[in-house]
Amino acid sequence: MGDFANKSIVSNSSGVPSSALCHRDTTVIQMVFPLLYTLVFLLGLVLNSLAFWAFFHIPSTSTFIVYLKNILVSDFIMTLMLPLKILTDSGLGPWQLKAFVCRFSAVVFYDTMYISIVLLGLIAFDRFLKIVRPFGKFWVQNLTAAKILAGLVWLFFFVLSLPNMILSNKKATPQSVKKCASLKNYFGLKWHEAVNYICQLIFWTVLILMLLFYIIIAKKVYESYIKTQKKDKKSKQRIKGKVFIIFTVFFLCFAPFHFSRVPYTLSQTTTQMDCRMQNQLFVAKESTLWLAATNVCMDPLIYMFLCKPFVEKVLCRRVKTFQKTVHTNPNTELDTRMTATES
Ligand SMILES: Nc1ncnc2c1ncn2[C@@H]1O[C@H](COP(=O)(O)OP(=O)(O)O)[C@@H](O)[C@H]1O
Repeated sequence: MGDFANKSIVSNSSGVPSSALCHRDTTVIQMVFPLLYTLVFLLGLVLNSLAFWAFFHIPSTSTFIVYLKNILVSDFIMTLMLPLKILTDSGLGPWQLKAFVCRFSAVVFYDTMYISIVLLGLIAFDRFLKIVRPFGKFWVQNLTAAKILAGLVWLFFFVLSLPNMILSNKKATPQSVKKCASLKNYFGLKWHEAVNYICQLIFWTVLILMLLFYIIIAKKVYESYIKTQKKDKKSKQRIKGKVFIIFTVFFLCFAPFHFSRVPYTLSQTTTQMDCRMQNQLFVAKESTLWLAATNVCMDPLIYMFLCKPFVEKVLCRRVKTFQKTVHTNPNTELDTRMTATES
């Protein structure tokens, strides 16, 4: 890349920082990611359709199921946004479609991502309360409260991201649509930056709280085994695995994206950054964003492992066998509180 291209050119007449003269190198993105996203789209569509069918038959009898249903809707919307990204990244769609992606579908994609993140956090909190206060009813353990809370999460992210759509109002050209930031006016870029920092804060807060909740849950589970003096190693392993499945999925899918997002957002908004570095940060952001998108395939695994009514619906068999084992020993009882058979 030439010297000229390697220098990020910054100010324009309105004083808006821009990297307009740094050519965005989309070779890798164009070749690899459409295929990877197609894979996620197809798998996500199949798994989430199956989950939709199953949850359609499951009444919302617990706060856990309420949150899972909301995650399902959020994942489904995210899955539906993927074909637009595939078409524009591969260059198969017209350039005008990229403007639509920047202004609308990418924003919805991010919205659903953070809605899922917060709802997964609420699930962890819900399980935590079930373990530490099995008999006490805290207001958030109430079914209506859970529905309202989930609704507020949707509303919050919708309001937060609306300006990202509205303020992307600069004239779109085949060149400018390559970077969504160049469609934004001064306030649009500032809002975009602020939203990204708010979302970073939300993610890391949820991650730390989740870790705390699960450490306490694991401690409780362990204490329960010590108390009952049962040396059933296999079962112990199973419960420990269950406790950490949400956290593991959460960390693997979302942490890499949040590490790469900060420097990338800086590259979109700051005044000086080497052009090659800008392109490397873009590739890093796109790769980790793909990882975040794989969450739409991971969440159905959570339903499988943790939501018994879901497994019962999908597999239909072994229900009776399972029901017989529940409540026969205190460990299974604790396990039950972590999953979702009760209201
Ligand atoms: N966390 C977020 N919440 C809502 N909208 C976002 C978020 N992050 C980015 N966006 C919006 O999504 C669109 C695409 O952003 P981005 O991925 O940063 O652009 P690019 O595709 O050029 O890398 C932009 O309109 C941006 O403002």
